[in-house]
Amino acid sequence: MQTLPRHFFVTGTDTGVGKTTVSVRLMQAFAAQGLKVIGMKPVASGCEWLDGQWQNEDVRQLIAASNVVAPPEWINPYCFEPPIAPHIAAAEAGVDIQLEVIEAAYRQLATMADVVVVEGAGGLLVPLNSTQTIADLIQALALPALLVVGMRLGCINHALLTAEVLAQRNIEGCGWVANSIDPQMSRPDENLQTLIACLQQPPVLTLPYQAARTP
Ligand SMILES: Nc1ncnc2c1ncn2[C@@H]1O[C@H](COP(=O)(O)OP(=O)(O)OP(=O)(O)O)[C@@H](O)[C@H]1O
Ligand SMILES: C[C@H](N)[C@H](N)CCCCCC(=O)O
Ligand SMILES: [Mg+2]
Repeated sequence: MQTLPRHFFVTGTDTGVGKTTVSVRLMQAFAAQGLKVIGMKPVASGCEWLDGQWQNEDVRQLIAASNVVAPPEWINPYCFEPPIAPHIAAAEAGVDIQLEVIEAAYRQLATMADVVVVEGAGGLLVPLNSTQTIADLIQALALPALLVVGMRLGCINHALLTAEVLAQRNIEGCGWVANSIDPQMSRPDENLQTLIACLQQPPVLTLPYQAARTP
């Protein structure tokens, strides 16, 4: 916690590894310190029609963990109905996801809060349009990246691939989180130690598996 910067981007080893869960947890911790906190989900895919409007579960959770109220179009500039890769959802909707639009929204949020937590979509190289990815978005926002590692078989490779791309692009890392998403994972401690050795740092946060969180 104390090692984290005030504004940062939460990426992950994959979709479904706990980016929202970790973002919410960190936002709650910052809010408990008396800081003004807001969450942002620039691109969401997977929305439901509820209470007369399209709603995304990640956006709902991030808003619930925020203690600053902001226009929905700043918190979530792009939202698509099907829970699929964002560039495909955008193309189907006839929308061109523009990093400039997201950047302008982020700049507004950054003036309103002490802490802005920006959650990606899927992993680091998920495309947003025909030429740009989540990694390009992180660079456009000039934010440090927090890597959520969903602790399951395969995560070592995914974590190291992600760390390598972050380094290649000179994206500043602000640590990683070990999120235990698989209670059946074999050799969890050995996997954790391998990640610590390969990423050359301990996790800033280790989240145990919470049975109540599974859908
Ligand atoms: N530590 C945990 N223990 C138990 N369940 C967890 C844990 N972390 C996440 N989950 C569950 O795993 C699922 C995926 O988590 P989450 O939505 O946070 O992932 P994500 O990386 O944000 O996914 P997306 O790519 O869709 O944004 C959710 O049902 C969540 O409640
Ligand atoms: C719908 C899902 N929950 C995420 N929001 C989007 C995940 C995109 C993953 C694309 C991919 O890596 O193949
Ligand atoms: Mg999420």
